[in-house]
Amino acid sequence: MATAAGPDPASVASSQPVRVVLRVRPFLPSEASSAATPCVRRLGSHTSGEVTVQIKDQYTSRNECYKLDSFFGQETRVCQIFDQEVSAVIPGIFDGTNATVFAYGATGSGKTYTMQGTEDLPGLIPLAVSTVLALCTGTWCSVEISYYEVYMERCYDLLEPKAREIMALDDKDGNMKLKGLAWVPVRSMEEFHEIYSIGVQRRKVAHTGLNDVSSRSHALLTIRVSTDVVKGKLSLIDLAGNEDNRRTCNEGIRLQESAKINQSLFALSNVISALNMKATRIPYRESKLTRILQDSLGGNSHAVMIACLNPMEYQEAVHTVSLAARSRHIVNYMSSASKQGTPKDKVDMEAKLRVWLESKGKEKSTQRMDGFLSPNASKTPLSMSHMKKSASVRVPGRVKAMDQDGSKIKKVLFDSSARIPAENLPRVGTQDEVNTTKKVVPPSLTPIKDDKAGSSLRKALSPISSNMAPQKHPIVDDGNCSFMLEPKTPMGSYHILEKVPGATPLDKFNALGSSLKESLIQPYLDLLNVASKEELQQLKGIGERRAEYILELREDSPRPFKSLSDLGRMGLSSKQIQDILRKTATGIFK
Ligand SMILES: Nc1ncnc2c1ncn2[C@@H]1O[C@H](COP(=O)(O)OP(=O)(O)OP(=O)(O)O)[C@@H](O)[C@H]1O
Repeated sequence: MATAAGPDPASVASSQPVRVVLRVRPFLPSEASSAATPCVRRLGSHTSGEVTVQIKDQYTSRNECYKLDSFFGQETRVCQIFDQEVSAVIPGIFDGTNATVFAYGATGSGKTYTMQGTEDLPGLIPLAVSTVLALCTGTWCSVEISYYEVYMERCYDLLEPKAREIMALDDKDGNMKLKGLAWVPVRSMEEFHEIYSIGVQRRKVAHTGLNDVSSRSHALLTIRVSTDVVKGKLSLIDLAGNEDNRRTCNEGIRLQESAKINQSLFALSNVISALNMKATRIPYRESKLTRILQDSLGGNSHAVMIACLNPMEYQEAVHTVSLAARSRHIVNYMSSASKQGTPKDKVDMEAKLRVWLESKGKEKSTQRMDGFLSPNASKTPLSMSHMKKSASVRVPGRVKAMDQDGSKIKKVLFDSSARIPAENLPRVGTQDEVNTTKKVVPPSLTPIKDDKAGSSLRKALSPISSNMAPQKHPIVDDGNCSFMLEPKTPMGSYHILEKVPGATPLDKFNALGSSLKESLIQPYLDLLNVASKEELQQLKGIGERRAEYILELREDSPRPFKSLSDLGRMGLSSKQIQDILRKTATGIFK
């Protein structure tokens, strides 16, 4: 079937505070020729209604599994997502329960396509408006909409001429109110299209290295239902894309926008994570976006996050899904010996560092960090072949509208009759068939392909694993996905070779060198995990800023450095890490 057999729509509204569902967009014509397979697929579903998805890098052996609420493959139509995930929350707004649906993901992953849609295939926004209008027919309820954007932490009303700035002020209950925001009555889909398409044209979009019409703001369309008093509201949000500036080549204003976008998305993911973990304190106040959404996220409200993925981008997909679902149980398929941190640790640290560095204008360090971490660092992915320097031109008033080939910009006009009930649509098979094949290779024997950043480090610093005797790893089978527990720290190769009959004295001496390196690395990592700021500053290559950052990391996790690769997340290149260790080792022999 095309999608995960989704949950009963009626159960959607009653599940956890924020449902997290995944949507993978199809390959674009420019990507299709690469004969690539999507980096994400559904592995299976659980009795809880959740699904397990696997994200896999086609260039390396890296792959990871996550549990989410639902999965929509490449062939899924927006109306199927609407029927399964959104329609169930709409009746609640007539009873005063607020709801939020937002599209989250990297730039170019299909967020606007999902929320706004096209002339022929309306997105979730027009589908929701038409459903609300239909439910109002024959009642005393009236419908109004507001449409505004949050750009660089400021709000602009898209239904007012020139997208006038509106002030966000706290009311007496501590909720944020947008003073002067226009609420426009809507009685028919014709009226809606007219109003909405004008607002869409006012939204800030620009050309970036990865998307010709990249949204530079979070756009919030809110549908409010009232009788004599306001009942409830549904916010439909097309978030700006999470951006990896190594790939976008953003500069100047684009880079500043990108830093703000990434900061506010990180704040949003913190709120979602806290809500789903039932934390006592929800960090709404970390960004304008989360403050505005405070009355529609958490409490009695229903929320659905649609994490959108580009099927070509493994690293981006891991980043999006980890942030979207980090409060959820994450299963980790450890197929590579090089893999040390859990995806959650890794992505939390990476995202945190990126936000921190960008807020301090340390973009170069962030790029270095990306280069070190990304499996793509050692190759030019096909999707980057069209990458070009940003023209750094702001295109105000350009309509962000999409066609299937994504090459043209056209005006969005919606057809009010376009809604076809999902049950009348052909259910097309996706490429994400259930695959429960359990092929498990011990980490020490797993071939590591093409992962140059990782492999050069491994060669230089930890060749021990290649000498390891194969270990039996416990395999946990949840019925859908086999995964292994963390690989154990290998025993020193010197001790192993001691017992190997044919090992020459030279083999043993070389192995001793490896063991010495190993015995230096662990204490060094331990030191980073416990040293004071002053002590950290005395270490070669750390400095004041990194010392501060290490202390911040330790507030979140008592032992943030478990392996050498964790140092890469501090913006150190593999060469810098080797230099630091070389200097540290030289110091011992002085
Ligand atoms: N389901 C889909 N079917 C066909 N084309 C799609 C689909 N989803 C996205 N696309 C195409 O992919 C391209 C990028 O999509 P879109 O502009 O929606 O991304 P985005 O996530 O909103 O990006 P940004 O954050 O930069 O605004 C567009 O050309 C769009 O037409």
